[in-house]
Amino acid sequence: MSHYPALRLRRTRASGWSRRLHAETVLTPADLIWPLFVTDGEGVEEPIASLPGVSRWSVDAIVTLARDAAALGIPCLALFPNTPHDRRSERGEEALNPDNLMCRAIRAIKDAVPDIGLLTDVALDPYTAHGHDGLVDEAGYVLNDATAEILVEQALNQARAGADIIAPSDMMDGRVGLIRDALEHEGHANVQIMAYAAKYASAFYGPFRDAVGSRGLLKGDKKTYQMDPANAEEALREVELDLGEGADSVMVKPGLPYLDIVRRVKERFEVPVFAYQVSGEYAMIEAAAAAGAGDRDALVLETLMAFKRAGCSGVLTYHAVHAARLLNA
Ligand SMILES: NCC(=O)CCC(=O)O
Ligand SMILES: [Mg+2]
Repeated sequence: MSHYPALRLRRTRASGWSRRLHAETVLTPADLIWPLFVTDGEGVEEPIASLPGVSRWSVDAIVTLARDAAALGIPCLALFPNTPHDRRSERGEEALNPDNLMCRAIRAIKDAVPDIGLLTDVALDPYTAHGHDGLVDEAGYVLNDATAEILVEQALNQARAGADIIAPSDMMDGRVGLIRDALEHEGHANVQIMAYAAKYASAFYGPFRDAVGSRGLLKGDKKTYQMDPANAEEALREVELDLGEGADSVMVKPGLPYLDIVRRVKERFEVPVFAYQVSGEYAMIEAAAAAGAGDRDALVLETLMAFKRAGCSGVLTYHAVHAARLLNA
């Protein structure tokens, strides 16, 4: 055998130009959705200790950030409100207020930066006094159908303010279909639904709960509505239902620990799949970098590329702006 080895896969890796030429996956700023936390007031920035580098911003500041994101080529923002505590209640009525933080932020951004997409979260947890995503009965059980009815109103409230993508993150059964019907009925035919179809009851959401001020409020856990991390077939059933009810795209959440789910959903349904690289994943990367365990920029880009390779159309990530800057450099 004079030609051992017959095939040298290292050949195409031997230079930068060749690695670029053979790359199977591309990551661009257009793959990124940037989650932002909105808080009351003007000129306000409140850093979030458990999410180093991420802050809550008042509406005026969010508009500036929206402009920056658009200039970097980020196509879409996801908005989350830090509702003042005196506006939280058992039933989360503030979610339906047309002048709540979310709606004010939507209108201000749409006014100033009409070309950026706005994805808005539908669930009651930033508005309830108990931190659950829906209405709770005496035994502490989160009620499905009664919650779904309110979520429909919440979605309409956001669509009227100008939301482009309604993203129900509550995991109630049947809510996608109800929201789709209501949107059609009210003339919001082009408002999309990105269903948090496979959202797991995860330990990676801690810093997010700090950011929206619900960590100290949450009673119990969310295991009766969010999925068991042990399950994958169930995720496919969740996705199938949400697609059947009219979801335009589906989300898997958290991200990196659930790339197997992303892959299976993509292969089975061939629809746009998104993943949420959640707050605990962000915090883990930041902690690793701060501890000298890895290069921050490289960790950020490698993890985001992994989502694309697994089959994601895009990723919700708190690193969106940082990643876009790196990708544009
Ligand atoms: N409905 C949105 C979230 O729960 C986000 C979770 C996170 O970033 O940890
Ligand atoms: Mg479901």
